[in-house]
Amino acid sequence: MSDVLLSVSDLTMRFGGLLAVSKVAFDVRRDEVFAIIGPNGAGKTTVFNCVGGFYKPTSGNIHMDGKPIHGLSSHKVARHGLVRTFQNVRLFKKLTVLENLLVAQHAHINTNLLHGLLKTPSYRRSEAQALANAVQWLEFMGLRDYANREAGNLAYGHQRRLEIARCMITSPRLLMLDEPAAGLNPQEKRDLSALIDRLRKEFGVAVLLIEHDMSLVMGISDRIMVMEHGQPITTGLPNDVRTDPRVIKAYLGEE
Ligand SMILES: Nc1ncnc2c1ncn2[C@@H]1O[C@H](COP(=O)(O)OP(=O)(O)OP(=O)(O)O)[C@@H](O)[C@H]1O
Repeated sequence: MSDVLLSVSDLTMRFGGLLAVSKVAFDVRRDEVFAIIGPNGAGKTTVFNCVGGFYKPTSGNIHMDGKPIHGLSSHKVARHGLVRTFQNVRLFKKLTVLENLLVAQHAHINTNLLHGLLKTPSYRRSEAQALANAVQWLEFMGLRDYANREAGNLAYGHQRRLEIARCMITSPRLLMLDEPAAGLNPQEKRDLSALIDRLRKEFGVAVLLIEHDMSLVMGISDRIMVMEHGQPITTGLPNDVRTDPRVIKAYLGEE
């Protein structure tokens, strides 16, 4: 089995006359935390949207476990074990916390409409399993006491954890986090780092993230790709990236 889980090569995305991403290439290994950083407008979100099936790339190849996923819809990409969170948390805000976790499993529950209407034993078993999974994830995320709250009424940090739980409940192999630390306080950021570490160790999930919080990125990433003007300028270990003169220049701009 290859070490590489996600492989991106030659990825290019144009919006009309604007070349947002040009010839981007990187791999994410199994169990790895891989971060994409770079100044505003560097093309990070565009790469994310191409990988997650939200944009159809102009050209390039994206493979998950050796299978091509470029051009597939986000639903189909999710079936390959790749799921994501959003920069602005996206939950069913009027549903309860528990309901959000039940809905997330629907595409994966092994049943069909007829079984549902007839409430067959196999349907009831699937429903019971979905409930057990949801409760397990509420416990894991420290959200059990909020199970019956409307998701939209949770504190922001809890909403972010619920969004991650909603991804994890589908047993992904690659979890994509889009600025997971945005809007969190320092303690919540420390909790997030610990959470990402546990997810990787206990569930063997690889993590691909975009993040502006440098201390978080440097603390949790195995490797970091730095982008500027739609292209990678370097990919390497946190310490190498931190001290790379090209990276410093990209962030500070030219004097
Ligand atoms: N849907 C779109 N239509 C047109 N241009 C877009 C679209 N999405 C992104 N762009 C442009 O592509 C370039 C890259 O944007 P992108 O959002 O990928 O950067 P980013 O690195 O994620 O920035 P930030 O850190 O601010 O989120 C920018 O010039 C942006 O204006």
